[in-house]
Amino acid sequence: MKVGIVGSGLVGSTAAYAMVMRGVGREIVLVDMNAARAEAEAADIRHAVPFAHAHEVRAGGYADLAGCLAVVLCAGVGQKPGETRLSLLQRNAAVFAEVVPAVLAAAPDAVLVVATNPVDVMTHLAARAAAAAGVPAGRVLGSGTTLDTARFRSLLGGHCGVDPHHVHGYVIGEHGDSEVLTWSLVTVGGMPLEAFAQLRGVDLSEPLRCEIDSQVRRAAYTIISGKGATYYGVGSALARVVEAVIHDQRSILTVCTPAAEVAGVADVTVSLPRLVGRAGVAETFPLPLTPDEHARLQASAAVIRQALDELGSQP
Ligand SMILES: NC(=O)C1=CN([C@@H]2O[C@H](COP(=O)(O)OP(=O)(O)OC[C@H]3O[C@@H](n4cnc5c(N)ncnc54)[C@H](O)[C@@H]3O)[C@@H](O)[C@H]2O)C=CC1
Ligand SMILES: CC(=O)C(=O)O
Repeated sequence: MKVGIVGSGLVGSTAAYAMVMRGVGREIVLVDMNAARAEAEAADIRHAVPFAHAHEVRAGGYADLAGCLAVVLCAGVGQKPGETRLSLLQRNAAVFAEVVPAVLAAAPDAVLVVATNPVDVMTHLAARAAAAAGVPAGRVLGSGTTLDTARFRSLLGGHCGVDPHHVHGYVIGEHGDSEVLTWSLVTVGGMPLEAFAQLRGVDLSEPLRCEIDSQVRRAAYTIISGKGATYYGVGSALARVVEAVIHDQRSILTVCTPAAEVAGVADVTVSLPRLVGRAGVAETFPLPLTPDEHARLQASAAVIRQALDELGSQP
């Protein structure tokens, strides 16, 4: 089972490392315009293999992506302290204009998993190019809010004193400032969050919810101001998405993929809980949102639609 990663910087190399640690796939090819970086990252990760799962990890060019089941796209620039994800759009759209056709030519049957920011818009652009090349809908998806959902579950688990694996709750919409934390749908050990909190005497006051919301929404800004970039969380999220694809796990993950309509916004790409397997996204699940959550999802989808419209109107 072969996986490609294009863009072997911090995110791409950490995703490869997470795949080796988790035992996802059997062969990983790292591609980067900086071939020396790809070679060095591949060698460094290869040295971890005896402590983890059997894997061949190597650097290569686009032609080496032939036969990949999934190709992860992490090429491009990241945010500097204080920058928003959307501010990267022009620069990373130019990178994708070069990278996506090369990947489609080399690995026409692969599922494309986009990580480059702003990930919703970049996924929309990659999917548009793939559709023009005859790739079926659903075969291009983005990591979307898988990372934000993990941040939400991790904070709630810590607050409730429960392993986050038993906390279920989704962050949906844009992977960015307008994302929506669906508090009304959170369950802990099968119980609605409110019931669990009452049983265990856990604080769910408005200030507490605002604090968790801010820590999820602001996580990237906080981490980037402290260490320049985020990569462990997203690297693990990407390994999990690739695992669901190549092992055809039919997992429900908050990935993004183009949709005809989301909360009344037409032709847009944002995250919702989706069934992910060998063909990419097989199905999208509608959520029973509160009117406030629905309005926020609509506003979030409108942010991405506007970014796409502005990009489309560039000369
Ligand atoms: N979706 C998510 O949840 C997250 C996304 N990201 C995004 O991932 C992207 C990568 O971030 P980092 O790895 O930290 O950046 P980085 O600068 O460490 O790595 C980017 C790599 O892309 C390569 N590259 C640039 N243009 C290329 C091209 N035309 N062809 C091939 N390779 C090319 C560079 O040589 C570099 O090695 C950024 O857009 C960042 O915002 C970062 C964290 C979370
Ligand atoms: C950088 C980024 O998108 C994140 O850590 O959420």
